[in-house]
Amino acid sequence: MTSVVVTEGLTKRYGRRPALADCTLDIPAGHVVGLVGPNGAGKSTLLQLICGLLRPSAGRLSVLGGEPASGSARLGFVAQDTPVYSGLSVEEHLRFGAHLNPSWDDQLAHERVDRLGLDPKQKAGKLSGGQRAQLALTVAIAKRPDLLLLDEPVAALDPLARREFLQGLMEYVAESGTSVVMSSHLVADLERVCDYLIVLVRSRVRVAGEVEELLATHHRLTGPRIDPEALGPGRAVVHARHTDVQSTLVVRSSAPIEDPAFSVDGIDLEDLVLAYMSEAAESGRDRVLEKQR
Ligand SMILES: Nc1ncnc2c1ncn2[C@@H]1O[C@H](COP(=O)(O)OP(=O)(O)OP(=O)(O)O)[C@@H](O)[C@H]1O
Repeated sequence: MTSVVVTEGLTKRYGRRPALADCTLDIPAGHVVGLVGPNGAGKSTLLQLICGLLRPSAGRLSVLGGEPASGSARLGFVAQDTPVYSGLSVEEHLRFGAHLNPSWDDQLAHERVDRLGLDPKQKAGKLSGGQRAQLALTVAIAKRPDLLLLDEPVAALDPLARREFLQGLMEYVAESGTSVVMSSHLVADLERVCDYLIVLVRSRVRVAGEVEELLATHHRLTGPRIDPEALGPGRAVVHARHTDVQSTLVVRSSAPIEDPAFSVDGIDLEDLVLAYMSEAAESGRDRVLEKQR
């Protein structure tokens, strides 16, 4: 199998409002995928469609080569706010997981709990946010899923807990080769762990691809003020900022840009994400202004 998730025109509407619109993706296996975008962009909606908790309104979706199936043993899902059963102890979570999942790896689960220093008798409701996130991750990975879906798993954690969580995740991925799709607003974290990126803005996929390839094909151009249209074919302007005399552009181009009028620099993942997000935010503002006129 070469793709873990394939979507074509995937759309989810609530009433007439799309939460996800015309989403076409082909996520190759063996990647840690970062899913980023502003609040309300459709990240949770996409993850819930993939794990079968939501049904599409239109379009096609294939997960691990078949129909998405909620509760599938091949999928591990940690929903936003890392839900655990507050009345159950750590040990009861593991027993519950073992009972529900035929592929449950009890040794892995207990080793992780030991290593994290979690007290097996402690009720989950009495754990800290970081410990709850780690318990939820432990339950998800002890299923030995082929695809792990994590919805903002580190949002509530302090920097140290975040690092520990991500380190634990990366160790597991290195050992198991599991594919991961993880949403987050923390681009610096994603930069450390992801090798594939999807940027969703206002329910649409703005860009998707391998991080290495995206970084190699996006450039920052700084030079005299220019109309972005004048850059010529094969150079897509993702974001443009102008002063009276100078333009700073983020441009996507697979061919190298050699233009003596501009200084051309590479960009990092955060710049790339922000370029796509601000382009969309600005066109949204323009539309609001147009409506107000
Ligand atoms: N059950 C629902 N009923 C109606 N609208 C919904 C429902 N769930 C989500 N939406 C809407 O769908 C859109 C996408 O929401 P979603 O939760 O997928 O965004 P998100 O990118 O995960 O946001 P965040 O970063 O804030 O978690 C939003 O406009 C949201 O208001």
